[in-house]
Amino acid sequence: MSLPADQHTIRIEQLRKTYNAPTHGDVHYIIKDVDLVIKGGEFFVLLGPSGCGKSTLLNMIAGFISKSGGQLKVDNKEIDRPGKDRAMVFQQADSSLFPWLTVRENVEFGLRMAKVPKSQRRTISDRYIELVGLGSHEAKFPKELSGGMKQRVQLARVLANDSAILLMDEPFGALDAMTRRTMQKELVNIWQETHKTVIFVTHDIQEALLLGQRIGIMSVGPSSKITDIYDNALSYPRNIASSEFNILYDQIQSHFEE
Ligand SMILES: Nc1ncnc2c1ncn2[C@@H]1O[C@H](COP(=O)(O)OP(=O)(O)OP(=O)(O)O)[C@@H](O)[C@H]1O
Repeated sequence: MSLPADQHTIRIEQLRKTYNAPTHGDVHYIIKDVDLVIKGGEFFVLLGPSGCGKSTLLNMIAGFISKSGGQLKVDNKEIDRPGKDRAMVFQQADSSLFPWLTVRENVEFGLRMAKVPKSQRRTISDRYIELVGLGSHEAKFPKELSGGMKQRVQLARVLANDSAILLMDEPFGALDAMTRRTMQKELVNIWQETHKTVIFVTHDIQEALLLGQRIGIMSVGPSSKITDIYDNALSYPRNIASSEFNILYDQIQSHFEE
């Protein structure tokens, strides 16, 4: 399945976010003049050092943070609030999942709020609980799950809500290395199966290269912007030992060495 041309395209032009500095009333730009177009169905990675403004940009796309200037559009409509077309997967699943609800109830929560009939909710949650590999854990509560399993629940929930755009803010940052690797592979499989647009924030070059079709490099803040975009046409699943992977790795690494 492929999306009609331009569907769910995100267009960002001259985007700015400022906070007033506590002294002198000086304007302090967190991000300044960000230009970016992300096509529907694309897997885009935002890569940059800690504090450069990746989460700020992602939260602006989510509609959680207002812009200070420029344009930010999805499907040619200006983003000024959260919308059903966009869903966030957070690094800390604990603050996003309801502890008093089971895996299935968490996954079905948005559907229940949208008054989707019970039998239909069941069919949808079955599909996504299975897709994220939680088939035998659907009756468990979040406290009974590992970190990786909780991230799977978050993923299943946003997939069940059928948002076209998944915004992922270092979702695997708190996981151990082995679980992280498994989740990266599973995310690629899910993206390939569901054709969602994914914007994935990380400061890990290897993770960026394992996942993204394009990787946008954000400069050190303040006044951070996207300085370079790398195309990564390597086929999935990507091999971290391949020379092509390592050539790209070195190119990207050189941005952060000065
Ligand atoms: N409400 C706020 N008021 C003032 N400054 C803020 C506010 N929120 C964020 N900032 C500043 O904006 C900058 C960018 O923060 P942001 O969390 O977007 O960076 P990041 O690249 O996601 O960092 P990390 O990788 O460490 O999560 C930081 O310098 C931060 O201190």
